[in-house]
Amino acid sequence: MAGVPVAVGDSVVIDVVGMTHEGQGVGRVEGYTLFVSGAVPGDRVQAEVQSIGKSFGRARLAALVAASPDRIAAPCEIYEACGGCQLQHWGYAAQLRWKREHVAGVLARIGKLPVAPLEEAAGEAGGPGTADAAQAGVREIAPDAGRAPVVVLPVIGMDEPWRYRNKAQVPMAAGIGGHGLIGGFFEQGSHQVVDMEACLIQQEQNEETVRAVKRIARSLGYSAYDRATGRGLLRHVVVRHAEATGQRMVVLITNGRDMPHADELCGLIRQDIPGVASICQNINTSATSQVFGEETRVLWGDEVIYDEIGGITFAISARSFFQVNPTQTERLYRTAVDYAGLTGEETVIDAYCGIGTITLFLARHARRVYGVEIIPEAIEDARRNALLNHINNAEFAVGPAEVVMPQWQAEGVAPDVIVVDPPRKGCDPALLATMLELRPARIVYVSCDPATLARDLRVLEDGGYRTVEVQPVDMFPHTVHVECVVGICRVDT
Ligand SMILES: C[S@@+](CC[C@H](N)C(=O)[O-])C[C@H]1O[C@@H](n2cnc3c(N)ncnc32)[C@H](O)[C@@H]1O
Repeated sequence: MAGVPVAVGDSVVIDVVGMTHEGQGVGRVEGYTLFVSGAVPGDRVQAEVQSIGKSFGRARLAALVAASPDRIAAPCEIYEACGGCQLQHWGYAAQLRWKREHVAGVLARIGKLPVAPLEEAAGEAGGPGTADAAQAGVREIAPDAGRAPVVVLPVIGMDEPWRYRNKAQVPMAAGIGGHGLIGGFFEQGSHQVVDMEACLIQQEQNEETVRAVKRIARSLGYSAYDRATGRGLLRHVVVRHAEATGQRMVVLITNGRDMPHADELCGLIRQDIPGVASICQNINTSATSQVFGEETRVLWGDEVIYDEIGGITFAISARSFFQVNPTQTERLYRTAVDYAGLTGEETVIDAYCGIGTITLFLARHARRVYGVEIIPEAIEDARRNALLNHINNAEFAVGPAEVVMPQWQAEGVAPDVIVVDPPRKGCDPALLATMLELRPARIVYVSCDPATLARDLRVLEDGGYRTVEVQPVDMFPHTVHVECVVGICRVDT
């Protein structure tokens, strides 16, 4: 390709100077950018060019010439094959530093926001990897913050960043030669299932439950669903572990309503899995890669399990969203409540509220809170959770937030604060438009995708709001994902 200094198949020695949002090392050859999978900043590598484009190419790490001081041996045996983690070969402190730089870079590039130099932000908080960062970093979000640069605080990391996930979602497939049943993870960049016995970011209870369910399913002769033919029974096994109560839930996602040997299945699960409180079947006959179908039925036990965060008890049903890292969730929610700046007099809307987790945290500090969420079972859980915790100033609605919010507006609901916690794709444009019409004094944005966050912040900034402070929280150590809580205030008073 004209103007590109390398060709496919070339071998080049490069210094790795950055990391992409997908976890590939970034290096340059005569100013031309190469993404090198498996490389980390600080490495000098011999890279074999695999593809080239006009502005960047991709390369394979052929040999490590000199290792970065932050490079470590990934502790997980299946790390190379598995698509679940991307950063296990990089020291945790370096991961946290990169996550903050990544967030700051995306806010500047996509959101066109002025971001305070990292040294200034570092001075605001306790430093990466410390829980103190939450306390030290949260400052008053006031309208007179004006157009000061956005402060992106150091990431709140975990003291022990392993075994944190309370939910495992395991795709099932036929074993070698199309026989038997395996379940594990999708190979990087494919839908090929690799059998898995252990995963270091899962809580041990989940590992144990998945192993037992696979063993039982094999003993009952269950077949695996085959995406190509649309035949076979078991699509996914989803298990949850509630850390505070020890309860476990097993959900078998099947390609049809028939659940052969259901009584025997439940008997064996109850016998082999301690703490199991709920066994459900979810039916998904769609040809999509979506995990859950619309219909869930209880095979044995309760339809929910119970967990606790920050002294509030939550009922969680099979399809409901519940944050996967309980230790970090409490830090995330406390930051969101701090940024809301409540005095007890405010009306608050929590959009994309799930089972009412943030809503109920907010309710303890507000006059009235409204939560909206699209999954009906999640709202059933949210209402149950309000009752369970004797919280009577919370009201919930089912539906798309972008539809329900204008209805509330028409009914005269006038929020002082709006909290949003959308899925990866960010807020619906109609929702952002309604938020700008409602003109709350503060907005708190909880985001799991810095790029869509930055896009939405630009809309809010153009509509009279200022992004004041961003607190990244490491909900997903050893992966490229990073969660952010953002304090935003209205400036066009
Ligand atoms: C990232 S989760 C946050 C849930 C909750 N705040 C929590 O921390 O547990 C996003 C939630 O938005 C819901 N959701 C997705 N699209 C939605 C929409 N258009 N309107 C309302 N809720 C939606 C999902 O079902 C999910 O529960």
